[in-house]
Order: sequence, then C-alpha cells, then structure tokens
Amino acid sequence: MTSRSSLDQHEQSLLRTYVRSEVVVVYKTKEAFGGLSNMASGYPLHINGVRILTTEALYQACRFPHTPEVQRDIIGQHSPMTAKMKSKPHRKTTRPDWYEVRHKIMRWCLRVKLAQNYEEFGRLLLLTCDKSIVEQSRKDDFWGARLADEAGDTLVGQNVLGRLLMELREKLKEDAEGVLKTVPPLGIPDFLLLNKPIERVTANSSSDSQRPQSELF
Ligand SMILES: Nc1c(N[C@@H]2O[C@H](COP(=O)(O)O)[C@@H](O)[C@H]2O)[nH]c(=O)[nH]c1=O
Repeated sequence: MTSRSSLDQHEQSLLRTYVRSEVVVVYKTKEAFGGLSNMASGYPLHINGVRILTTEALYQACRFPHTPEVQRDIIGQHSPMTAKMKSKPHRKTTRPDWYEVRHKIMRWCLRVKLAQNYEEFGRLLLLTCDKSIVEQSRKDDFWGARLADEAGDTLVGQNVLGRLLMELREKLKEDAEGVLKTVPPLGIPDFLLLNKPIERVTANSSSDSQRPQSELF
C-alpha cells in the first residue's frame, strides 16, 4: 500500500513554480484574460442541442452521467459558480472513474469552448503568445496555482487547467484548416448528457454562438 507521505511526495513533485509577473494570470473573469476561465460567461456551448452557458457547468455536469436530473439542475443555473455549488451535495454520485477521466473531460470541454467560440476564444488564446498561462486560485493547486505568500510574486501548483489551455493554444497556432471547429466525443464509457450519448460537436451546433449571452435567456 502507498503510504500517505509517499503520496504527498508524489503530489509535491507535480507542483510547478511560476513568477506571477511573467505569466498570463487567469484570476477574475473581468480581467483581461478572464475569458480563459471556465467561469467566464459569453462563450455559450451546445451539446446534443442543449445550450450550456459555461465550460464550468459542462465540466460539472460531466460528473453525473447516471443522474440526468442533477445534470439538468447544474446546466440550468445562470451563474457558473452556482452550477459548481449545485454539484457539491451530489459528489458521492460522481462517476466512479472521475479521477482517471477528469483531465480528459476538461481537455474536451476546452475544445468545445474553442470549437463553438472559435473567433473570440481563439483570439484570446493567441493573445497569450508563448507565455505560460496560470489559473490563480486561493485553494486549488491541482487545476490552478496558489500564491506562495500573499505579498509575493510566486505561484505554485500543478496548474493543470493552465497547461491544458497552453496545449490547446499550440494546436490552434497550427490550425490553418479549422480542424478544431469539430470535436469528436470522448472515448470513455458513459459519456452522457441527459441520458443520451454525447455526439460530435461542431461550430455549427451553435447557430447563436456569436450572440452575447444576455440575448440567450
Ligand atoms: N476559477 C475558480 C474555480 N476553479 C475551477 O473549478 C473547477 C474544478 O472544480 P472541482 O475540481 O470540481 O473543484 C475548474 O473549472 C477550475 O478551473 N473554483 C472556484 O471555486 N472558484 C473559481 O473562481
């Protein structure tokens, strides 16, 4: 059995250190690069014809393929933070392989955000040039990175979200053919939304993707 301390050591080895003033920081959605956050509104998504307002809501809904009523509640929220909060009481019914698949699911969610908001989200991603992208978080050093000390300039974390965004940006730089406007379904079991297998996503699955979110209600 793996001991707690060796697990801690493994987690520690995955941590990265960033100099805050040298990277693109994703922190508040209203800031310059806030659109890169999963909490950002204005990048609507359509999965199997169902409108979902943010990648946060989509990601959280993906926890619960076996409880469509929970998915419906999550994606029905106007606020992405509330969508996340709605998932919390149901965490025990999260798909059992969540920790093996969540990274792939997040990569897929970001692909969907780009496919259906290719101009706006793509432009923001490319504006980051070759810089590191880091989601600053107060608590979460898996998806993001935390300030090493409140006064300092050092962010420490696995920054998995930031790294997925950088991976996508590099693919986008090569995407002269617009291949990223289509996203195949993930090859994982029970990849379901509201009881239906999640289908291929295309830019055209969302005819209103260029309209402001305020017009979508
Ligand atoms: N940005 C941001 C958060 N971080 C987001 O939370 C998601 C992961 O949630 P989970 O793994 O279920 O805890 C992921 O999209 C990550 O970017 N959480 C917050 O409570 N507030 C926030 O402003």
